Amino acid sequence: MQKTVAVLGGGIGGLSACFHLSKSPQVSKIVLLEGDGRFGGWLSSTRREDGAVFEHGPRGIRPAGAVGRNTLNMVEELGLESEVLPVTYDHVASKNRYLYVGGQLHKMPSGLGGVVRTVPPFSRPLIQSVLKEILISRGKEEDESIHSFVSRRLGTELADIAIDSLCRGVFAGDCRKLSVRSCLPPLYNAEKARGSIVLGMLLGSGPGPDVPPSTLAKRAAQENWAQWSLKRGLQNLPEALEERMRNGGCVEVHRDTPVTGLSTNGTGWEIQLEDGTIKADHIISALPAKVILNSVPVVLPVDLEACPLSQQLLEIATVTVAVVNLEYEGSVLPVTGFGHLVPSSEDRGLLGVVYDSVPFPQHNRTGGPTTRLTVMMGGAWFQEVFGNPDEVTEQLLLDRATQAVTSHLGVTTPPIWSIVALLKDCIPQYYLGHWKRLENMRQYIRDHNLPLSLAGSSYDGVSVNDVIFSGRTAAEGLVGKV
Ligand SMILES: Cc1cc2nc3c(=O)[nH]c(=O)nc-3n(C[C@H](O)[C@H](O)[C@H](O)COP(=O)(O)OP(=O)(O)OC[C@H]3O[C@@H](n4cnc5c(N)ncnc54)[C@H](O)[C@@H]3O)c2cc1C
Ligand SMILES: C=Cc1c2[nH]c(c1C)Cc1[nH]c(c(CCC(=O)O)c1C)Cc1[nH]c(c(C)c1CCC(=O)O)Cc1[nH]c(c(C)c1C=C)C2
Repeated sequence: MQKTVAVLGGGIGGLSACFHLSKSPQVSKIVLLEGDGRFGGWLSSTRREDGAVFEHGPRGIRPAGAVGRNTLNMVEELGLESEVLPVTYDHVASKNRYLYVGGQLHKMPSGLGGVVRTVPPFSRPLIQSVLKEILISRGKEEDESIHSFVSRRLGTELADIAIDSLCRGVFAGDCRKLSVRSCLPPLYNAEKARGSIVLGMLLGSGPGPDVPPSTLAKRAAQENWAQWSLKRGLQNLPEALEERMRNGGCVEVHRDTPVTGLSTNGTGWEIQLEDGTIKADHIISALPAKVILNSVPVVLPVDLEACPLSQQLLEIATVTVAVVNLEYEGSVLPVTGFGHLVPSSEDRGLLGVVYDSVPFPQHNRTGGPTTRLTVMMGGAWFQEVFGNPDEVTEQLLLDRATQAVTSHLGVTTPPIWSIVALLKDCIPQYYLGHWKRLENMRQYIRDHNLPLSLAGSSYDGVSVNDVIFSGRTAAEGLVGKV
C-alpha cells in the first residue's frame, strides 16, 4: 500500500529522510514541515558579496567510514562534486591541532615522534599510557562516563586535559557526564570486543554498515581526504537537497510551517499546524527530542497516555553554544593548524578557536589576505559563565571572543568584521544511560505499533554524517532499502 509520510523538521536529518524516501515507489506523498524560514537547521553559512564565507554551525565533514561514504554518495547524487573543497591528511590543518593550557598553546602529539617523546602539557610520553592500556582488564559497567573510562584505561592526565578538551570540541559537553557508550562507540566497542582500545583499533571490533563507495567517495579515499567543505559553504548541501525535493515530484516542501501538535489513533496521524491540520500514515520526526514534547504536544490513544516515551525524550538534554566569527586584516596567526581547544580546567566558558582560513582559504574574501577565526563558547558551561542565554548581549560575547584571540594568539589588532550567533540548544548531550533510553523508546514504539520513526542528532550521533545516516535509516526502516 502506498503511504503518505510526514517528515517533521527540515534540518539535515529531515532532508536526508525525504531524499531517501523520495526514491521509493511505496510512498505516494511526502510532506516536509519546517518551522523556520530556511531549511538546513544548524547548517548555516553567511556569504558576503566579496566572496567571503563564514560558517555558524558545522564547517568540516569527515569522509571516513560508512557514514562518511554515505554523505559523499549523496553529494555526488546531488551533482555537487565540483563544489567540494577537500582537505587532505598531509595538510597542515590536519596535522596541527593545539591545546591552550597554562596560558600557552601546545601542539597536540601526532605521529610517532609525538607518541614516544614527552610532549607538554603532558608529563610523560603517550606510549607509556598506550602500552599499559593493553594490560588493563575490561570494565564491568553497561555504561560509564567518558572521563571515567579514559582515566581507568589511559590515566587521569589524558582524561583531564585531552579528553576533556575533545568532548568540548565535539559535543561542547562535559566528559564527566557524557556516556562513552553513546558518544564514543568505537572506544566502548573496542574494549568490549578486544579488552583494549589499542587492540580494538589495531584488530577492528566488528563490521559497520555496508555502504558501497560512489566515484566521489573512492576519490576521497584515494586522495586521503581528512575533511571537506563546499565552495559556497555547507549550507549549500541543504539548499541542493531542498531543490531536489521541490523538483522531485512526490515531495511537498513547507517552510515557515511549525508543527504545533500531533495526535494519533494508533494507525495514522493528525498533524496540527498554525493554520490547520494535515493527515499522514507515518511520521518521521527529525525534530530535536525535547521539541517533540515541549512545543509539539503529542496526543496518544488513552491506553498509551502514561507514556514512557515522553519521559525518555525529555531526558535528552541539549547545550547552547555562542559562535563568534571574526575576520582580521592580513595573516595574524602565530601558529598554523585547525585550531585550538581549551580544557575546562583552563577556562570553563571558552571552548576553543577554529582557524578557518587555514583549512579553507577558499572562503576568504577576494583581494588582500585575511584571517578568519571562529570562537566557540558556553556549551555545558553556558549558564554558569554567561547566565541566561535570553539575557546575554552580543557585545559581551564579542568582547569575550576578541579578548580570547588576543590572550591566546597574541592578536592585538581589532577584527575588521564580526558576527555573533547564539545557537540555543544546538548540541544534544548523550549522558550516562542514553543507550537504555533509546532502547526503551524504540521498544515502546515497536510494542505499540506507533507509526513513528525518530531521526536527527538527538539519538545516534551528532556529526553531520551521523545525522544524514539517521535520516536514511529512518526512511529505509519504513520502505526497505532504497
Ligand atoms: C556550532 C556547531 C558546530 C558543529 N560542527 C560540526 C562539524 O564541524 N562537523 C560535523 O559533522 N557536525 C558538526 N555539528 C553538528 C551538526 O551540525 C548537527 O548535529 C546537525 O546539523 C543536526 O541536524 P538535525 O537535522 O538533527 O537538527 P537541526 O539542525 O536542529 O534540525 C531540526 C529542524 O527542526 C526544525 N524545527 C524545530 N521545531 C520545529 C517545529 N515545531 N516544527 C517544524 N520544524 C521544527 C528546526 O527549525 C530545524 O530546522 C556542529 C553543530 C554545531 C551546533
Ligand atoms: C570548540 C567547540 C567546537 C568545535 N567544533 C564543535 C564544537 C562544539 C562541533 C563539532 N566538531 C566536530 C564535530 C563532528 C564530530 C565527528 O564525529 O565528525 C562536531 C559536532 C569535528 C571535530 N572537531 C574536533 C574534533 C577532534 C572533531 C572530531 C573529528 C575529527 O577528528 O576531525 C576538534 C575541534 N573542534 C573545534 C576546535 C577548535 C577543535 C580543535 C582544535 C571547534
